[in-house]
Amino acid sequence: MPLPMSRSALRRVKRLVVKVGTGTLTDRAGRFDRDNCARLASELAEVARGRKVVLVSSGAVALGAERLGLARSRGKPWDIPTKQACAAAGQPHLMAAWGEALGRHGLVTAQVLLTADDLASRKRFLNARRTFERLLDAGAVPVVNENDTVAVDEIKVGDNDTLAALVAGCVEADAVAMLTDVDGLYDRNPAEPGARLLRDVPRVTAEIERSAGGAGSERSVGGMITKVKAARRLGAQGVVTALLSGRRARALPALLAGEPVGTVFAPGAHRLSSRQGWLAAAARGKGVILVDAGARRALVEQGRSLLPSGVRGVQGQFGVGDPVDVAVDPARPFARGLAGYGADEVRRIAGLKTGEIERALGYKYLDEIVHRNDLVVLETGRE
Ligand SMILES: Nc1ncnc2c1ncn2[C@@H]1O[C@H](COP(=O)(O)OP(=O)(O)O)[C@@H](O)[C@H]1O
Ligand SMILES: N[C@@H](CCC(=O)OP(=O)(O)O)C(=O)O
Repeated sequence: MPLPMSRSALRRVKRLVVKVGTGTLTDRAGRFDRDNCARLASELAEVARGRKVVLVSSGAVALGAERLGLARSRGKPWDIPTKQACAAAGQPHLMAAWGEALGRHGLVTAQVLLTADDLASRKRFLNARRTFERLLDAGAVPVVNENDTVAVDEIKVGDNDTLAALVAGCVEADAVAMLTDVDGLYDRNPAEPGARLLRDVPRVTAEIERSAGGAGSERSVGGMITKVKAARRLGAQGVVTALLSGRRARALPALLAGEPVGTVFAPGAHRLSSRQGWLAAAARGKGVILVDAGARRALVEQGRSLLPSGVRGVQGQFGVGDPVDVAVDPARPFARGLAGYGADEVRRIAGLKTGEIERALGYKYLDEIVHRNDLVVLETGRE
């Protein structure tokens, strides 16, 4: 039987993000699992031959808790300062562990700590991209984690599955492999009897999301649902995602050889440009441009630019070049783009024909309020 397209595509991957979860780096008692880290490092070194690899590694909080001698009493989650203190204590040891383990295979590691805020700013996103690029050119393995000690709710990504998806967009990876403590995605929580491993997921449906709703391990943050949501986002950007065991020997090399391990989420046919990928995943709209149903159809179904005639109003304040959301219902934006006009200008030209822009403003930059090349339809926009 021929391999599904997405599995055979894995053989051709040149840029790979590998995300390693807490459960893969700690044993049942929550202690750092040096042996598994060493085994994974040897497999990472193997797959890094002929490929650029970025590692997104969790484990700082667990490692820090171990070093600080903090045990979590069952059912009682740590407060945020405790978690942040654990991350601060654990992160250098996590880096040291990867540095030593990958160093044994001749690989140099480099620490990259990010928050959502860093990636939402176009300037900082591009800076991060240049740093990644330089590191990869030098043959190093960037090891990424969230900058937990400074990341309060408003600026944090929140879990490393989502962070891995953002990093994949930043480095323009072709694939993301998430290593976890189960063999892949099951049709229900694998702790339940009769759970079946799903090998290939052509599309992340609502049913798939429901099946991944159960909580992860006590020490993990995201659980299965953040992995599935990250896979859905990556698919919409044209990137393939695989979910596999971080404990089973040789699962990662086997995956990249196209063998039937783990779960593979098929990517959508359309690969977003790097700027569109940033708009879709990392950027946050500074305001909302409200449009009518006709404009929505033109943008979503016909791939057109946004013209003033379909605009009904504006929420918030933004300048030329800022990211803005586009919506019929402001609670559910369906597209995001870079504004061709500032918010006050859009208010004045809303509903006009392009030929009337100059009369209304006294000048005209462009016909479009958001040009097609600077616009991306969000996943929710396609429903
Ligand atoms: N449908 C499902 N398929 C697989 N695992 C699931 C599912 N629903 C819930 N889970 C749980 O998700 C866990 C993996 O997520 P998580 O603990 O966050 O791992 P990691 O630390 O690798 O990020 C599994 O150990 C399992 O208990
Ligand atoms: N940044 C945190 C991990 C966050 C996280 O998403 O953990 P996990 O669900 O185990 O991948 C840490 O290093 O402990």
